[in-house]
Amino acid sequence: MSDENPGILPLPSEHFLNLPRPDIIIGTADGVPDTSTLAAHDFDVDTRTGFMPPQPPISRLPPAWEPWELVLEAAITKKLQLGGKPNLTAAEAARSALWRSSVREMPILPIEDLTNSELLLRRAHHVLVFTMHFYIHTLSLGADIRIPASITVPLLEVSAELQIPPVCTYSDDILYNWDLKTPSSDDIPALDNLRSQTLFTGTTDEEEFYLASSRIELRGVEALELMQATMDEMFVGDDIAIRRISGYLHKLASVINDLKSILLNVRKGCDPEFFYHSIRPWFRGQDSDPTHRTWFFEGLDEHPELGPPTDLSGPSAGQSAIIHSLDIFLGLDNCNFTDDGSLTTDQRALLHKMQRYMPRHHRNFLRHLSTNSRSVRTLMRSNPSSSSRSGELDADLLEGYNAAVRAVKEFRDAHLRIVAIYIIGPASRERTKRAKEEESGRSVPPLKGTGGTNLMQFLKGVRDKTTDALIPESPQSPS
Ligand code: HEM
Repeated sequence: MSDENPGILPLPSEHFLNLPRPDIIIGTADGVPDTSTLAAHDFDVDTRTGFMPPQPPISRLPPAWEPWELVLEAAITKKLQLGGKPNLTAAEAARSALWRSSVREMPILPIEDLTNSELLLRRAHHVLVFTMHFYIHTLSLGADIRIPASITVPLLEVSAELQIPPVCTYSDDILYNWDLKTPSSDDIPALDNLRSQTLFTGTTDEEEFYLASSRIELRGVEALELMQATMDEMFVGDDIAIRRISGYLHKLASVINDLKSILLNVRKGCDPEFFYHSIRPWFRGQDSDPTHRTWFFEGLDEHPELGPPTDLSGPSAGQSAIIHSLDIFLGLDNCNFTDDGSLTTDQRALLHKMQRYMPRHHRNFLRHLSTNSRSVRTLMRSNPSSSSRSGELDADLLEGYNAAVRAVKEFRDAHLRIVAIYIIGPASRERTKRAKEEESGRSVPPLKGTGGTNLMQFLKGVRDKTTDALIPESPQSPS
């Protein structure tokens, strides 16, 4: 099936995303090449929009899947509320219950005719996971979580095709959830001409939260270009190439500074208390459920081939491939250049886990980038300045590299500030309030991120390892 929706620019029929793909089972093992695209070099990274698609994602499935679109639309127009909202009215609870019965009554729609189009599969995943999160998070906190087969069966099938988990991911709320505010013929969407397609709360706070990441993705395209240019020059490797690479690294530092500013600007449009209490709970995955409930996927008895899902963390911008690319390119991902490191195996495993939630082509891009035998960090080791007799590193190259690493470290400092403002602050105020109300001295469990991590310890660990990657300006080689 082609993408026939009116107003949507179809991809050329020979584009790799429109080519039929062989059947794929979920969870290709690490290291196994992905044969699902016929052009192995194509990682679905666009020269203009990077990890975002060059055209706005489609906003409606063809009529055969209209029942899915209608239940999602109803959840939005009825302004369904979180089941755990304080002072939820009886009318609000009843409205949610009625909507949930309509989801239960939906037939299990076949997905076969979606499988030839990557774009339709993405939209299907987007619609089904938003509906599933509406379903789960409108339940009261004491209720069992039993997700009806009308959602689970097609969602597991679509997720298996896309090789991503059956839960809301960064790609659902950022990469494939945007549109242009005003139509434009520009090749690259302007950062201030973006809007989101689907929102849980219908608020600009939620939209601005998503758009901060979208803007980072778009501004990050220049970083991808600079990485590419550096790797090209690394093949040449002569003095001129080294001078050019130094320049690219300095420029990269300034692009990363822009990413930091965009991140900090999220404060202009998204209120932290509202984010913490009214937006973030919609994202919760199974592992950040406040009452530790298991998500039960109904209908799998009749579909043993689907198997119960295991990856059910909520969406996180940690699933953005742009920051992972910077880490890999600068050699920060290995994090094995000091022995006394603060990043534990578990923490590193968490960063890798986030890659399982990325679109598979982006995951493959990162894998490809990390198998590049000549990383920019090894270049530091092999490039004494041509005028140096003592084997000193080329000063400008070293400065450029350190500037880029420092910029990533400063991005992470800013990110820690944001997490403090948006999560730690509101959470601690909530605890104080609760403690006062309950006059209870009970110990409180550690704060967890959307993706279920012991938050600050994890984020500080990653930031500190970035700092460790700075190369001293003395004549000693980096390890
Ligand atoms: C209000 C805005 C934001 C908040 C509250 C926030 C919160 C968090 C949290 C809680 C984590 C821990 C992982 C988890 O359990 O989910 C995390 C990780 C991460 N976030 Fe954010 N985030 C925000 C914006 C962003 C943006 C815009 C980006 C970049 C696109 C970003 C990039 C990352 C990365 C790369 C990680 C993994 C840890 C690391 O590599 O340092 N975050 N974030």
